[in-house]
Amino acid sequence: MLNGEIMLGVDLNFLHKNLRKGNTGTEVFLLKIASGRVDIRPLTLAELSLAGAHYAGLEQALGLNPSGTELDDEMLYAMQIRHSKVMQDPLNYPWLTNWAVIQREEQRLIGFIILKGCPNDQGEVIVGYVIHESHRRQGYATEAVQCICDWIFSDPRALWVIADTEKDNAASHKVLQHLGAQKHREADELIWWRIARPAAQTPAGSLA
Ligand SMILES: CC(=O)SCCNC(=O)CCNC(=O)[C@H](O)C(C)(C)COP(=O)(O)OP(=O)(O)OC[C@H]1O[C@@H](n2cnc3c(N)ncnc32)[C@H](O)[C@@H]1OP(=O)(O)O
Repeated sequence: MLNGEIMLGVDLNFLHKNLRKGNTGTEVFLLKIASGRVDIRPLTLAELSLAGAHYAGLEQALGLNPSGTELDDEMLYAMQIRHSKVMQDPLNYPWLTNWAVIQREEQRLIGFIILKGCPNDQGEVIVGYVIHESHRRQGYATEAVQCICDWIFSDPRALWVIADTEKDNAASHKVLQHLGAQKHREADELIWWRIARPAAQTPAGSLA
């Protein structure tokens, strides 16, 4: 079990055991993390396809209320890219997919967190995030990204969460600052932020 209010639909040891047994992102998998007002859950391969082809169908498949939202081209592209990454490495799908951010009380899909791979040699995991306009400025990104950071740092290989933002994305900078991120690197238009693994976080769900 992870820290604080976080609850797993299945615990991490169960997840890793099942991943080792060969269950893949093509199957329904009940990993869900709850925190505060949101649940987050990684989209399976089938759900990534549905997100691109028929968003209302995805909401229905997840058992959620319809939002009338349409994904923009950037998010549709992100769904395609994540789909191809999961196809290449289905056993690691939670690290490669978009995670749905669900407002629990409303039972509504309000955004996504994008995970871009397993921890690399430096222990870095790259994340992105988007919250639908209807739910912005209510602390949901901060809450959801904190939740995914807790999940990421429950893997002992993960030392840093990395996020790159455009320099003029003030809302994203605020989210990262709320989470204790430090500026790590800058280029003309981008800033790379990183969040360090909390010293107190007890690793859980090790593959070892
Ligand atoms: C690493 C990356 O993924 S970078 C790309 C991030 N994603 C995007 O830019 C996609 C479009 N934008 C969004 O989806 C949303 O605006 C997000 C994800 C950036 C933020 O989502 P939200 O749920 O609104 O964030 P949350 O409410 O947790 O915090 C936003 C903070 O930014 C502040 N904020 C929001 N808009 C602005 C703005 N235009 N200027 C200054 N501050 C702003 C809010 O007041 C809040 O700060 P506060 O808590 O101190 O009041």
